[in-house]
Formats: sequence, C-alpha cells, structure tokens
Amino acid sequence: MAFSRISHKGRGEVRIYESTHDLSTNLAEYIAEISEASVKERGVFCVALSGGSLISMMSKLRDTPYSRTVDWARWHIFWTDERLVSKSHSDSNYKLAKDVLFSKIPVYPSYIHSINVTVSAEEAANRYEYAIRQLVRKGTVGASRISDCPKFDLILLGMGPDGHVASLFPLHRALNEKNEWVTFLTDSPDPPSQRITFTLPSG
Ligand SMILES: O=C1O[C@H](COP(=O)(O)O)[C@@H](O)[C@H](O)[C@H]1O
Repeated sequence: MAFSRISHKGRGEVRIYESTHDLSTNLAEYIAEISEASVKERGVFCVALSGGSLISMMSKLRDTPYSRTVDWARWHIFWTDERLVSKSHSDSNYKLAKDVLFSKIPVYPSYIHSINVTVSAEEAANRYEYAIRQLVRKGTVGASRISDCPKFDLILLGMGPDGHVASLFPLHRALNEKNEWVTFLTDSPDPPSQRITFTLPSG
C-alpha cells in the first residue's frame, strides 16, 4: 500500500496515505498488530480513543479478518475525552464508538471504561482518573517507568480543524495541567462546553 513516510529523529514517524480508504485499511491492520502484541506480552490490550472522524476510520475492524482474528475479549476501552452529554446524545463520544464499533464486536461490556456523565464535569474527571488509577494499580493499564502516569498500549487521536486533540484546545488552560491525568472544561471553544479530557502530564 502506497504511503509517504517521514521519520522524526527516533520520535516515531508520520505516514501520509493517498486516500481515506488506504488510511482506514492500514489503520485496522496497525491496531490489530498492536492488539496482538499487547495480548501476547501483557494478556490485555488497553486502547484509548478520541471521538470524531477517527471512529469511522476504525470501522474496518468490524469486517473479516479482524472480526474473527482479533482477541476482542482482552480489549479494555477508554476515551481520551468525553463531552458531558447523555450517553444517548449524538454529541457523545461513547455513543459514537458504541454505535460504529462496540455494538458490532464482542468486547466485554465491563471492559468498556466509559465516563460517568451524570455528575459535574469536575466530578466526572475525578472519577475517571480514580478508575484509571485503580487499573494502573492492578496492572491492567501499564505505567510509565519514569513517572506514575498510565501507559496505554495504544492511544488513537483525531485532530480538529483548529489543531485540538482529545479536548485539549490551542491556548486553553487545560494544556497547562501537569498533575492531574484527567481534567475538565466548562468553557470548551467547541460545543458542548462541558467536557473532560486526558491531559499532557510531564514525564
Ligand atoms: O471535539 C472533538 O473533536 C476531535 C476532532 O474531531 P474530528 O471529527 O475533527 O476528527 C475529537 O478527536 C475529539 O475526541 C472530540 O471530542
């Protein structure tokens, strides 16, 4: 499959595909490979997903061979960010991933680590971070060797037109949060205004 590759001095590489078809085909293969390697090494695969256009890019995972070959029962699913709307609202990142993917593949419902959206944004962020801390303690989610930060097997992020990833918007104060793993916004530049998001802690 044709793609251009740009390397970044040991910090990974950028691959540019000619079409969204090529990108989604390659993405499914890439995710399946990382899932297999993680299950082999750690017995589980912990993946964190953003919402947005990423999810439809992942839809090839529903098809063969992945529907049969991926060890779905070992998947633990997290969200990099969530909008504080009901889980049945069309703005919900959980609903998007559930409708497109997780209602179609045999993941364990209790391994879908969705965000509690029935509390305040601050409380939702605190509870989500607490839940992740428990899973790091149990060894389900890996941990960084140089800090106590969680180390997911894979984090998949889309990027908004203004450059935001997860719900980290350019120049927003959430970018300065270095202690909490998850923070909250009540003034998101894009609606809905209330969100929670992974942060960029140092280390
Ligand atoms: O608001 C959000 O937008 C970004 C980007 O979405 P995209 O459709 O432009 O790819 C998304 O990654 C994030 O999870 C979501 O909350």
